[in-house]
Amino acid sequence: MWSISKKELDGLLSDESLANVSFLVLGKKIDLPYAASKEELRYHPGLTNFTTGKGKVFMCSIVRKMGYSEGFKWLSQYID
Ligand SMILES: Nc1nc2c(ncn2[C@@H]2O[C@H](COP(=O)(O)OP(=O)(O)OP(=O)(O)O)[C@@H](O)[C@H]2O)c(=O)[nH]1
Repeated sequence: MWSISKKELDGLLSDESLANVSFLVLGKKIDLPYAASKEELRYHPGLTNFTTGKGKVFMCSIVRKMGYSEGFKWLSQYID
């Protein structure tokens, strides 16, 4: 499952037509004990260029209604 999303994301990140686009990555289901941690997501190969400000990782839980609004607020600054 992780490899599928990583492959999709790698494709987007290496797409030259999206070079100036910001990416919001939502780390889902953090209310569950087996959810990936922010460190796992952030330091995974492929997300390393997120340190340049191209993208940001936000952890969220739909069940607890947390995390995603901060992510979408961050992303909204790039929408004009
Ligand atoms: N506990 C928990 N369940 C969630 C959360 N977000 C979604 N779900 C549940 O996970 C199931 C799959 O939901 P989605 O995230 O829409 O589906 P998906 O991305 O295709 O599949 P996943 O691989 O399960 O993420 C549904 O039953 C949701 O209710 C969350 O933050 N916490």
